[in-house]
Amino acid sequence: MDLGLVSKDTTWWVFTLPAFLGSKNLLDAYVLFSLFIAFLSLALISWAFAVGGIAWKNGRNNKGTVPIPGPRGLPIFGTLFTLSRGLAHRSLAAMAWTRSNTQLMAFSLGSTPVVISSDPHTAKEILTSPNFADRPIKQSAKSLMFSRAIGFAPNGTYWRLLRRIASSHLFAPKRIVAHEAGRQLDCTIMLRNIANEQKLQGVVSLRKHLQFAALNNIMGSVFGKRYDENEDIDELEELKGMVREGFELLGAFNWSDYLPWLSYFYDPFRINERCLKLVPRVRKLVKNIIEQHRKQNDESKKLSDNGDFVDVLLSLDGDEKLKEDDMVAVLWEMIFRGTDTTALLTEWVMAELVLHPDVQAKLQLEIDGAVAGKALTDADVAKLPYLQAVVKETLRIHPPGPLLSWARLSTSDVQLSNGMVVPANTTAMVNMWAITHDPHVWEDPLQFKPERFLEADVDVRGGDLRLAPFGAGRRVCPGKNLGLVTVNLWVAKLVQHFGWVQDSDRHPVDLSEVLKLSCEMKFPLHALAVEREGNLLP
Ligand code: HEM
Repeated sequence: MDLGLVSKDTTWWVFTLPAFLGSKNLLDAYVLFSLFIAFLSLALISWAFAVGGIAWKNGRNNKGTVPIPGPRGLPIFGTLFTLSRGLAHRSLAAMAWTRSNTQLMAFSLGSTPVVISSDPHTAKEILTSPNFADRPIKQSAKSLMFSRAIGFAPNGTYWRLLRRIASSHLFAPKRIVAHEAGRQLDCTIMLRNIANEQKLQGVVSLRKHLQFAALNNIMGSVFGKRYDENEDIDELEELKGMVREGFELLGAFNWSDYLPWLSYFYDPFRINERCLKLVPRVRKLVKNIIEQHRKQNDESKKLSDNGDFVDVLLSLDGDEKLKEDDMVAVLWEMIFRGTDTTALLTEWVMAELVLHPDVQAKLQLEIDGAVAGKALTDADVAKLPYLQAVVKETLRIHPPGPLLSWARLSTSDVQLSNGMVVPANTTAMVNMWAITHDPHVWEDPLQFKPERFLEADVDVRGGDLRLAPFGAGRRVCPGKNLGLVTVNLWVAKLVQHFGWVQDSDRHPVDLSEVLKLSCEMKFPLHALAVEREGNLLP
């Protein structure tokens, strides 16, 4: 029996749709408009799902003979969620490996087109090309004056001037040598504090000692000022607070950097407001220090290699002379770049040494053989190949900037040797972590084996892209020599004076990572520091 519940007339929608839309005829303008909107939405959705995501619309990734492959991501957001939380270097490496997109992968961060290389050859082409010498600037960096400092100043006359000042004055080899006394002093204080903590607590939490030594060391080099933990309590707290706040603001993932319209109603970390509060505090502190240097007007200090960075900047003349606000930006950036990188790299080295007692013993043998209980100097350290190998292996397994900290920006269309073309105004990243963990590049990449660097030496200062933790090319880290000399000396002295033993029951070593401005140990390292006979503390 036919109950008439099912319409046999397949054209029913021709009448119901116009009725539903309030029209009598499908050809009504209103219906046509609705269909047009539906069509547009469909087009928008398919555009949103283009290869590489929304920011790669109109075949932007098809300019070369070989298109740049990449994940489609979500409409509007692209791959933002992958980068905004967790360990972005690992997620991006997994994505590149599973899709076989290691040479270059295109993706979208909101409306920003991004390419990422997880391969030494393309990485070298990107980092060393003059067409990638710019950086995309984050809102917080701009608000915190960093667009006038070396790291974010756009490629041009001003940035080239800053790089020249950095290489011929601030980080000149003779100045690094002249600052050895400061490195030794900060290390001596650290060793004594460690011995005290071991006596009082029965275990040492190393991070705070390293952070204090690194902060004091960079304050000494930059401002010629060192703090006493017991006497300068308030001043030190204010400084630490400012550095902490700056790190948080620069390290925070700001959605508005990629979705600018969001800034009108969504700023969960109150980034703008906090930057506006921090800048006057920084200006006041740095300007006071500059003023003190001006008053002292110590000509001999300005001309000697022992002078601090303020002395150097004040002594510049003619074309090289900087305005006071630019000096504040340059000096403050040094505090940021120099503090956490040295401390957290040393902590990673020490964690690996605690986990590998055989490596630690071999290192102690090398040091004892070279200096036999005497005070170690930079010159001694430079002659310890196994120490260099241990630090390099740590840089390989735990690069402090796994995505090389801050990205690059293409200033014109760039043709790569593999046939791909990166269009102008594309953010370019290098996943150094993916390269240093790639089994096609490194044998047994997950194993901590410093010996690999004794068999074949590798230049970690930007010459070999299989391991370039300081970046490469024109924007390579200008502080790389200072950073390496400090970490090498401190690690050598830490293992010369103490045997570092795992506190297995209370604080087993955990190598989990957390990615902030740099990638650091999620759980601070705790270990037993056993004083070594015949190596009295300085
Ligand atoms: C273990 C220590 C360090 C590591 C791993 C490190 C790593 C890096 C990396 C990966 C870059 C980006 C390079 C590129 O884009 O190719 C960079 C840039 C930079 N670093 Fe370092 N760094 C360290 C220590 C330092 C120190 C001690 C200072 C200064 C006191 C410093 C100052 C800078 C500056 C100013 C830039 C920006 C350069 C530019 O854009 O022209 N770094 N660093």
